[in-house]
Amino acid sequence: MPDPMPPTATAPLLDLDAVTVVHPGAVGARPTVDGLSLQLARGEIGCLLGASGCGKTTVLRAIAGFEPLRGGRIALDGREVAGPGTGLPPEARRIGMMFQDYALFPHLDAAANVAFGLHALPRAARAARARDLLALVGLADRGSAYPHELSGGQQQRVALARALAPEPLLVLLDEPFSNLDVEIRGRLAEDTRRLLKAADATALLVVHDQAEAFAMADRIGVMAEGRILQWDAPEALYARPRDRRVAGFVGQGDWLRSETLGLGEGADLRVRPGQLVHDPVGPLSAQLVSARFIGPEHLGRLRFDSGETAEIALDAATAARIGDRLSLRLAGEPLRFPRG
Ligand SMILES: Nc1ncnc2c1ncn2[C@@H]1O[C@H](COP(=O)(O)OP(=O)(O)OP(=O)(O)O)[C@@H](O)[C@H]1O
Repeated sequence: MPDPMPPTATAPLLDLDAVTVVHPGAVGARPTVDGLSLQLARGEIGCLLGASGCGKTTVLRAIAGFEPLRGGRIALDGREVAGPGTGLPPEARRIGMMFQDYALFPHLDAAANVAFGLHALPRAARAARARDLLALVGLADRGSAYPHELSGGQQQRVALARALAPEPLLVLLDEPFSNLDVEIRGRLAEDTRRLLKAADATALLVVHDQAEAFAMADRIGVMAEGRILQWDAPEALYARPRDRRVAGFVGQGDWLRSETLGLGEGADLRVRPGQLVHDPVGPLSAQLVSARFIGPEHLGRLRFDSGETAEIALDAATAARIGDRLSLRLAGEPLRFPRG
């Protein structure tokens, strides 16, 4: 007897295939987004990371339906929503958006802001859904507060609740933390991840800050010049960057020649913080040229005989002075790239 429910391959919730966007006025008409592909599974949180102007926001706008495609296609939940010269209007795509400035309506209280996109529901159901979403974001008791009566972090959570309220297929968040104080951004990134996961949402966001991307995302796309250099889990990006551009962009570190560290010839090495260790019987040596206290330890800068420099963490047990020559060893293998 045939299986009544044959297994089906689960299509990605979001599928960008060779998406190209050209802004007519742009210098030399170079594409702002240049053949970019990425896939996001249902329930995943993806994050685009890259230098200012590399096209991150334009990718979100194209997905939302605000930028026509010159080439490629975008599918959402197995359905094509945009192709070259064609596209569903933004309101038909079932996408929730949260902008940098939150765009809350100042004359509506928090509950009415959250309920705003729920026209299709009867009045009581709208109010109930707004209450549920405010409770989800930890603002159950602030429904009657107006945006100006809320802190920046609370406004951010109301905006997130509003984006999630209509049960969109996908939520797009553009720089969700950029208006907030540095001290609360890290915590809010973790909270936002927890809330998106609690709501079973699939989300794609743009952030500037690597730490926020690492705290939020299941997958990160490192972008440059309208392309994705690598689309991968945060741990994989850090441990196995595809090329030297990704290695230089993700995480801290110094570049040293393989010859300098006695690790063969013809390669450039990316040495992560903590990989150079002071060791009185270590095989390497370099001069300590500066140091600053970062609490709980000092961060020193070493100069090798080649003239190259690298950072070293110096704990309290290392009684080194500026100008001293330190013996060193390497802890772990640095990333290695053939010198081009
Ligand atoms: N409507 C437009 N017309 C012409 N050029 C545009 C338009 N929108 C964006 N651009 C250009 O496209 C490039 C990418 O812009 P985009 O806002 O997508 O970058 P981004 O990576 O999000 O930057 P940031 O991190 O600074 O927000 C920029 O050089 C920008 O000037």
